[in-house]
Amino acid sequence: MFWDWEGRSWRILALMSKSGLLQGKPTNLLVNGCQNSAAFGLANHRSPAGVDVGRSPKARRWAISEAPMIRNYKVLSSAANSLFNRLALSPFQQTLLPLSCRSSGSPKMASNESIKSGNEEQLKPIFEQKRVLRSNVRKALKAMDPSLRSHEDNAIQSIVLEAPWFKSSQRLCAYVSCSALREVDTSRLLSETLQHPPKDGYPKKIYVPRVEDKNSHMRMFNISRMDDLIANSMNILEPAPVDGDGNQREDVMQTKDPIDLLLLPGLAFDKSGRRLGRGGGYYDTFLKNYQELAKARNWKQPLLVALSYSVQIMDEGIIPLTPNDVLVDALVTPSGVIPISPAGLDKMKV
Ligand SMILES: Nc1nc2c(c(=O)[nH]1)N(C=O)[C@@H](CNc1ccc(C(=O)N[C@@H](CCC(=O)O)C(=O)O)cc1)CN2
Ligand SMILES: Nc1ncnc2c1ncn2[C@@H]1O[C@H](COP(=O)(O)OP(=O)(O)OP(=O)(O)O)[C@@H](O)[C@H]1O
Repeated sequence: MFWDWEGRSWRILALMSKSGLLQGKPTNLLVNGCQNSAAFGLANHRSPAGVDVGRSPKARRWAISEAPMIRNYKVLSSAANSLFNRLALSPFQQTLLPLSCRSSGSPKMASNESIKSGNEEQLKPIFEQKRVLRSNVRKALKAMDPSLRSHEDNAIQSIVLEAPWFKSSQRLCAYVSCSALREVDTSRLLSETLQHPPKDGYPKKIYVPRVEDKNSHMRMFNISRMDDLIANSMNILEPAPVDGDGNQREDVMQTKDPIDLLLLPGLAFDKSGRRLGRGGGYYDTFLKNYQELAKARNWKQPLLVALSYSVQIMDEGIIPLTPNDVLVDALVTPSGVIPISPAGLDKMKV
């Protein structure tokens, strides 16, 4: 099957082009997600012709030069309202958009140069958009009715616990949810998995995060019971590097066997696999390192599954993408699993 992570963005661009919303004159691009995703999508995956272009800066430059739509066509800001209508964004979804992407006011955009160079300074406007989106999602989470939250927590955890891809996983990384951060609850998931190892098989090995420093560095340590966890300065439960018997805990980066599943937290997600974290870069850094390790050892890459409340699922193009962002393979929502990548589709087919 031909797979293009960003195909949908291209389709949106094509749709806008057809509907006369795209003009030949450069101006601020309203749906910057389309631009970013197209550029990074091309840089990371494929050209519009479907050729795998790889990830090098040279490939990125080539991919962008192969994409005249990115260079020549920009959405005129006067078309904003019409565009949002056509993309069928609800007023609520519009409020989740960074200010610079809303239909009123003048859209502020990072230039194509910043996307091409991947320069942190140049990417500032995109990080600013991430910051605004985080703040809006936090507000939406805060406004969530507690009984709805509890219903969604249960639904998501039940879906995971009953899923064949979860049942069959042998070694997994999961986050320890923090209620103050209004994260999808993982306490039942973790405690049931630790308490009830399958009678007919091996118990799963579970690794959970521990923040090492403020430089986006976290490790994943093996735990065997919930009592292994103690609250850190951010009030998130995490394991000490040494267990109660004074033994060093196993670090997932040092195990001889691969993990097959990673359950990820986040603030916002979309159906093309984008994930907006809390801005520390901890997960993106960890994922990059683990994926490199798996590649070097010829291991199968773990399935990346994010857990998401309904209000955290954004329309495509809303979550800005920066070069280090790692896309997820699937989402688990209260209404079910959304497989995204070929690996997700393959593992989660019903
Ligand atoms: N449960 C859980 N554990 C985790 C993460 C996570 O997102 N969830 N992490 C994932 O990285 C790492 C820790 N990173 C964190 C980053 C920010 C905040 C936090 O409290 N953020 C506040 C805003 C703080 C501010 O902006 O000053 C917030 O999001 O409301 C917590 C943990 C490792 N462990
Ligand atoms: N693989 C990486 N290597 C180095 N720095 C990184 C990496 N991934 C992210 N960062 C840096 O971390 C910071 C936060 O990035 P970003 O806003 O994308 O984080 P996030 O995706 O919200 O957080 P998280 O990854 O913890 O969920 C940025 O300065 C970014 O450049």
